[in-house]
Amino acid sequence: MAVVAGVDFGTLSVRVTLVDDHKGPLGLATAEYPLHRKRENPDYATQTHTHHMDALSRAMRGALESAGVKGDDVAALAIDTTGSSVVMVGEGLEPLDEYYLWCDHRAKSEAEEITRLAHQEGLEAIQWCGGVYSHEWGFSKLLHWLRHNPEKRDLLVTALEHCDMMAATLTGVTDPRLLKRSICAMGHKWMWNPRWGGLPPQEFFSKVDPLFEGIRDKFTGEYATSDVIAGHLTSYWAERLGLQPGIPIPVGAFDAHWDAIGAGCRVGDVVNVVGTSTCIIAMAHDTNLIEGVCGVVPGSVDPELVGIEAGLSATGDIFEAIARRANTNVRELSKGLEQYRPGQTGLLRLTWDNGDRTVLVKADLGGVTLGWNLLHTAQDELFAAIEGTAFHTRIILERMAEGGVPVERVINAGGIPQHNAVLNQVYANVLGRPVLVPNGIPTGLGSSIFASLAAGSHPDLDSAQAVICLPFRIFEPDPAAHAVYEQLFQQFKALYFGFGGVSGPVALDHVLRDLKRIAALSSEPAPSDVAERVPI
Ligand SMILES: Nc1ncnc2c1ncn2[C@@H]1O[C@H](COP(=O)(O)OP(=O)(O)O)[C@@H](O)[C@H]1O
Ligand SMILES: O=C(CO)[C@@H](O)[C@@H](O)COP(=O)(O)O
Repeated sequence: MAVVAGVDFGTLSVRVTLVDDHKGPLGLATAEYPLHRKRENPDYATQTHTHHMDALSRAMRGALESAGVKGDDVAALAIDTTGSSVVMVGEGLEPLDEYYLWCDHRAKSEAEEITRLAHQEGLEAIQWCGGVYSHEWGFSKLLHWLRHNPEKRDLLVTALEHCDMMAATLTGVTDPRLLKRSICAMGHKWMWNPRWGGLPPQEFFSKVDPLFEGIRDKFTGEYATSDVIAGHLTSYWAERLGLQPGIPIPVGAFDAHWDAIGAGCRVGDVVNVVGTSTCIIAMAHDTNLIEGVCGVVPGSVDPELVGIEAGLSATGDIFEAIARRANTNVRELSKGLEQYRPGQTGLLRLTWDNGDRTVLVKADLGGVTLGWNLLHTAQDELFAAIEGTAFHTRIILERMAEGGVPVERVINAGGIPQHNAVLNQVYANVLGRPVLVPNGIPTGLGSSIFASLAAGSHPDLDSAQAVICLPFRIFEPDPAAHAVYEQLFQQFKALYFGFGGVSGPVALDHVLRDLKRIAALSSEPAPSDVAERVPI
């Protein structure tokens, strides 16, 4: 028996869960950190390394206290983070800048350039990431940084995903050759795959932009699955976290992937990790390429299986925006949602407020609500948005099934299904199948499971999952509600592909791009304002 610590870095906070690896959860604590946004640029989203490390120290100490466990008794520690959340580092792997968080969407044109050239050059990697290289992913962000930070370019030693930076920091790695890099992170977001010898060839990068000259050589280190130990906790960080030095830390991964493991995911399951955004995770023994699905990567979830990732670029973020515009919060606005019947609002909500991550993969799409009348309320819109995310999820699950991914059980994991039973019921009604929800907070259990493997307490994931995962509550579909949603879904699907520019006359992203261009022009200072500021 051992106590292990599972660390989960979400978008706004870090959660530390302490687990008895033969009995289950003992206690947890969270600590928040700021997300830097700019009102004048909604695409901007950054965070700082120091804030992450301070929050980790607070959360770890809080978890030890809440579990009544002594730091010396913690046998291993594992860390998952959001991604692509990327930090550019210099000498000694010191950050040169803030993290570009996963929801930083500044690198749209870089993503388009990479996608275009990848198709022109017949790069195999582009097929394995669904046909589009995303503005959320590593190389788009790195190129954006290189273009916008000429004074720091020469200092760049390498770029690191948040999970790899955490492992390097806590284990004292400062030499880029000794880095361990997560196959989950590098496979899903950086086009790394042993199939084509790791990263794409340097000639490809040089053609994207001469600023990428020599970039492949900067991605040194060992690329590994999370059953490999990244290193051992240094004395400095042991002191800061209140733990003993020398405990093992495995190679990290993305939050959603480990959340899926923590929710009990096995082959045949699809796990919707519903939080700020939604990540849809599945595993298979083997699979075909799946158009529009943003990653098929061997070893990215379970080291022995192929991991598949898809998702929605915003879910909770949209609910929060609807509540904020009505001067309230999501918890308050959700009170009474259980009275709503399927389609009752007359609104149909395309939840593209942060673009489309899967299956269209279009950054420039924006949210659409059809059917407004003069009496509609913010709560009506919230309900329609929940329905919209469920319809979008169904589109993705259908695409995954077409690609040969078995969809036998649907699990709703992540934070929101724990707070919003209406959402789980709407998902069951829209999908027309039972939705399983862990009976308790599953976030952080995945990282505890990987920590327990690092501590040597369990021989494999299955046996760790059997002890640590929670039982399920089941939301059964209501046939009458499903029949209504069947009709609405057909409308939603037609609009999704129509407005999305696949099958219809209006490519909404082109219209929205034009709106943004005009808005930017209108925000520029008027000539008279400029003249006032010019020294005479
Ligand atoms: N009662 C609720 N119903 C629906 N969404 C909620 C509710 N309470 C909070 N949220 C949303 O949950 C999101 C956070 O999700 P969570 O899973 O806890 O974190 P993360 O995605 O960062 O891991 C926020 O976007 C917030 O708006
Ligand atoms: O995209 C990924 C993982 O690939 C996530 O890290 C990202 O969507 C953020 O997840 P959360 O919604 O904060 O749980």
